[in-house]
Amino acid sequence: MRDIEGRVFAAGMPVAALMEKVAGKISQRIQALYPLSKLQRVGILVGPGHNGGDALVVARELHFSGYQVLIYCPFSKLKDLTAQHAQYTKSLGIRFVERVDLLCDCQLLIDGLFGFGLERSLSEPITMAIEQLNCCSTPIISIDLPSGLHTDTGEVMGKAIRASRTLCLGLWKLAFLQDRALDYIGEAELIDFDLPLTDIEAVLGSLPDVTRFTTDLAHSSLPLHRPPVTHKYQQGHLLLICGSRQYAGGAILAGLGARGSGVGMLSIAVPTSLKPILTAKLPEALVIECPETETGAIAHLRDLDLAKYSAIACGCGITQDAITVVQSVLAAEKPLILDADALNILASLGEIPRRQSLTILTPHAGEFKRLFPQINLNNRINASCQAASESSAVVLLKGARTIIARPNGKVDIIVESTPALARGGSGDVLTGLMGGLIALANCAQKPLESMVATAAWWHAQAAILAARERTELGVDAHTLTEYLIRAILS
Ligand SMILES: NC(=O)C1=CN([C@@H]2O[C@H](COP(=O)(O)OP(=O)(O)OC[C@H]3O[C@@H](n4cnc5c(N)ncnc54)[C@H](O)[C@@H]3O)[C@@H](O)[C@H]2O)[C@@H](O)CC1
Ligand SMILES: Nc1ncnc2c1ncn2[C@@H]1O[C@H](COP(=O)(O)OP(=O)(O)O)[C@@H](O)[C@H]1O
Ligand SMILES: [K+]
Repeated sequence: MRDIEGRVFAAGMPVAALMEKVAGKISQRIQALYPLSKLQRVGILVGPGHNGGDALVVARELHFSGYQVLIYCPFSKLKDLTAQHAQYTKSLGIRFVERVDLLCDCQLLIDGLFGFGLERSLSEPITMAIEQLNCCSTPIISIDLPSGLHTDTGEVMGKAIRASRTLCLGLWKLAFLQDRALDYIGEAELIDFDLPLTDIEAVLGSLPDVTRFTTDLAHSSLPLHRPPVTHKYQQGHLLLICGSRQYAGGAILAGLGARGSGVGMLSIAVPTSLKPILTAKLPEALVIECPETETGAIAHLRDLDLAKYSAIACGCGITQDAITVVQSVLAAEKPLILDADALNILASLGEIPRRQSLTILTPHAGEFKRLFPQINLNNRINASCQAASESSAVVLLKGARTIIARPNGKVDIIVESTPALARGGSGDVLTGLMGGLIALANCAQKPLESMVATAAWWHAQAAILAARERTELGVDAHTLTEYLIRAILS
């Protein structure tokens, strides 16, 4: 953003004019959200840099619109432009208060302490002030970024404002895509201020490495239309390898996820004792019974010809005793998704073998740490990239903002999801769904890697729709599978 802004300024746009334009838009948005008829007293937190400058312009605009504005600015040294705005707001008679507690009876707070210029951890007295404000029940709107958050990693630098809404300026900062920042950001909204595309592309390239995965992107890759003349084996054949005597449910949920994908043929390899229940729950699937270990895991895959499948998805509920199975699928030359215990087995093998075909690893944070103990998960986006590059696999790191990193450095982030998914079994549904989509795409000779994000997007959209109709408590994994098709109809 600094480089893009630098190009705009070098081309002749005055800094003060850009601030005026941006802050004008912020103040309009605030007045639309909180019209004077709803509230009058607004407290504004002003920092030393241009984030503080934005806040002072907002203060002036709200003052002229009739709001009662109070300003808290605990800094003696301000950047020049910010200092000029401070001088002018004072000259208008807008009140500056020395004590932060005087803002507690405001009906709205605007946070303009720090934006992307935060360089080091915050210290007293700012941290105390932030703590006090976070404890008031007053809604807080942060300008650009909640003050105290690192703009890229989303890390809390000492203390950070807990905003109810954040108006991000110009382009999404990476912090908005990091799980640990989400509690601080509240509702996220982008305020566009006409940064020229040529300047954005000159800095980021025409296809930035990191992309927010959108509905349009998903719809362009979903296999929604079939040729009129086709048959089941031309619509993908997925082999799911899942379940154990201990964990039968994971196998059923993965199977139902695969059903939702529309895949032409579904084969499910399970330990012998699971065959009756799988057949009852998924009558359309070919259930392959495999010999069991003493503990009830799949002992081996018999004489299965793995070459006949379009994709293999392995891991849901297999337990750590299914080592032989994981070794067999790693050797198969087919697109392979490894999830859950297959990932734990892979971690215990010590190294991730290079494969000719696509490998997709779908860890949550715990599995990620076991698989890649050397990678620091502090910055989830960088960590996923590093993992993909080291393993030559597509790495899908699960979470509130699921990250999909490819070995070539491209990253997709699923920005819309719901905590309704934080529930046992929802990952199994994702594995089945993704397996089905990869099988379909492989059969149709379509790009495979983009299907990973498509599956994660679809999974999240189904959960959002289910949560809207049934509340966040009503989205058990089985119900989730029933919303898959509905989510792409709406
Ligand atoms: N993105 C854009 O193109 C635009 C950005 N603007 C605003 O400008 C902001 C960035 O402005 P700045 O670069 O001035 O940065 P900030 O306003 O975020 O803060 C930087 C200032 O804080 C000081 N500082 C940094 N860390 C500190 C700490 N831990 N304790 C105390 N002081 C600390 C620095 O010395 C500097 O004076 C954006 O976030 C946005 O609000 C807008 O004014 C105009 C357009
Ligand atoms: N807070 C959250 N917000 C959005 N999605 C979430 C959240 N927590 C978990 N999820 C999603 O739910 C799924 C959980 O998968 P996983 O941890 O493998 O569960 P399980 O093994 O029980 O099926 C993942 O797709 C993950 O991204
Ligand atoms: K801020």
